[in-house]
Amino acid sequence: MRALDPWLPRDVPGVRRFLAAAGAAAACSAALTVAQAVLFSHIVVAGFLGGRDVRDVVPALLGFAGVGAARAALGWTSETGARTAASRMVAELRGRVLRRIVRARPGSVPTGEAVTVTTDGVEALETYVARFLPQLATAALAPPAILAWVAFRDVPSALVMAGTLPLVPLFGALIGRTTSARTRERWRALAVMSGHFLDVVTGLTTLRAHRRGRAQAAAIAATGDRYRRETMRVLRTAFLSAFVLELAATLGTALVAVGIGLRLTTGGIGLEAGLAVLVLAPELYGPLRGLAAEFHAGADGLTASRRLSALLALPPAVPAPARPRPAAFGTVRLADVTAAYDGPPVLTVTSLEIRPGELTALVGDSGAGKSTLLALLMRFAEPSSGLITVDGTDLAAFDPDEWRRLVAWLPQRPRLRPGPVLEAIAPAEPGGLSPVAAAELACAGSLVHRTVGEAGDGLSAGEVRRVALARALARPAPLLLLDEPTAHLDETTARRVTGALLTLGDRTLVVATHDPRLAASADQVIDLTGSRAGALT
Ligand SMILES: Nc1ncnc2c1ncn2[C@@H]1O[C@H](COP(=O)(O)OP(=O)(O)OP(=O)(O)O)[C@@H](O)[C@H]1O
Repeated sequence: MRALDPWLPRDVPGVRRFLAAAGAAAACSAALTVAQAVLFSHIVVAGFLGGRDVRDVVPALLGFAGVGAARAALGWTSETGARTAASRMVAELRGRVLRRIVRARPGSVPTGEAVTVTTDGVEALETYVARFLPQLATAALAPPAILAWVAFRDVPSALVMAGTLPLVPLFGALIGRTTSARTRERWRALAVMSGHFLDVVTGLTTLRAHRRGRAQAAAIAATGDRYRRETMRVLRTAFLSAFVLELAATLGTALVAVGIGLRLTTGGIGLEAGLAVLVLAPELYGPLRGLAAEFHAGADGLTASRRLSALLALPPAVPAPARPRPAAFGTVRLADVTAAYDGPPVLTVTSLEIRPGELTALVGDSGAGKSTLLALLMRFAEPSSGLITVDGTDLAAFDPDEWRRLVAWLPQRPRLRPGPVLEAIAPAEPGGLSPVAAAELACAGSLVHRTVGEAGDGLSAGEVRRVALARALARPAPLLLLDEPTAHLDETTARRVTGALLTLGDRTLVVATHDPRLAASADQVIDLTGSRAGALT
């Protein structure tokens, strides 16, 4: 297992500084540990065994207390500093990942993956940064510093230490190879479980309506059980590794102690030096044992960091160029445009002109590419080839978010913000229709006192659509892209909605529809049937 993912110091601001601070704290802590051992052995040998006057060892006693206080203060400062820095870093990272997910092509990140990575994954990374990385710095710096001092005072003990010390990281690395595979499996099981659970909760109303709710219980139990088994496997490895590493460290300390004991009886080493080395022996293995204790926090954090970096590397659905939106809304032209989703083109449009103030109806068989064309105009995706222009300027030259300020969208499967219907309709920006007027236009006037539940609960599919249409109409956008505005509506309501759309003479409408009456009212009708095979419009 690699201890540090290179993208972390490279791409996350503050990690380098954090590592440098952790390294400096570890070096100070090692120096203080050696000083404390030296003072301790001096006090014991001179004050108690040497029979000197207590006053002679007062300076050493004061020094010992001072070093102890300094170690405690350093430990406290490092820990609180690490926690604060880690939570700040991770909060920034969570924001970046969320922004990247939002900018990615819709549907390109599985929901379960997005949820687990931005919740549990980010928390695992916080533990990794706050606990594992400082421990890693201590384990890298403290043992060599202690070993160097021991070599200076007692070469045989230093040789025993140098021989046994690598056993701890060696065993750790061997166990780590198994651990990282197991941890990856555990995360995969968690993502599957989250995604499945979310799907079931979202579709609970439908499942209950068809009396299939209970059938899902077994499926949830199975995914939950898989996650439980993976977690238990990881825990088993964790306990085993802690045991093996403790054993290696204890054996090392025992060998040093036996060597010093034998040489003390033959006079091969002085009591003060022997005692200092003996006190330092557990301190030598301590940082590596501490690292082993944090090993699983490390493995979890590394897996999370890999997944986070994969999400951060997601290409945005459309790159964001510097140019803002067009100064005024004009004619939109499509020339030789094709669109594809990770495969062959699903839409080909040779030539299409969307003129200001007109109603353009997109018709055609199911799957013909109507929603795809609206997605291109929304800039949720870029054309695979060809050009879309606004008054002669390439649409790709404009900032997608700025462009979307000019566009109101009724999606094929609208989602409403839970809460009062009026709030769901109210546009975020000023200048549009009042929510009540927009609701009246969309034949949703009778719904304005109703409340939307989670996932549109409390409203029928047709009511959700009318409220979502009102939301689109309320926005002060000159271009309206409406995906099946009359779907799920009875004939009378559909006719009233069509009539209302025809009164929006100052706005440009592009409507994907299967409703012949709505299509008949349009200024131009574009039939996309066969456009997948390249039958050009
Ligand atoms: N996210 C996606 N990933 C892969 N293929 C997709 C995706 N969305 C749509 N498609 C495919 O692209 C083609 C065009 O789909 P689109 O939704 O644009 O059709 P449509 O004309 O709006 O259909 P409908 O009238 O049924 O709503 C279809 O073959 C569809 O399977």
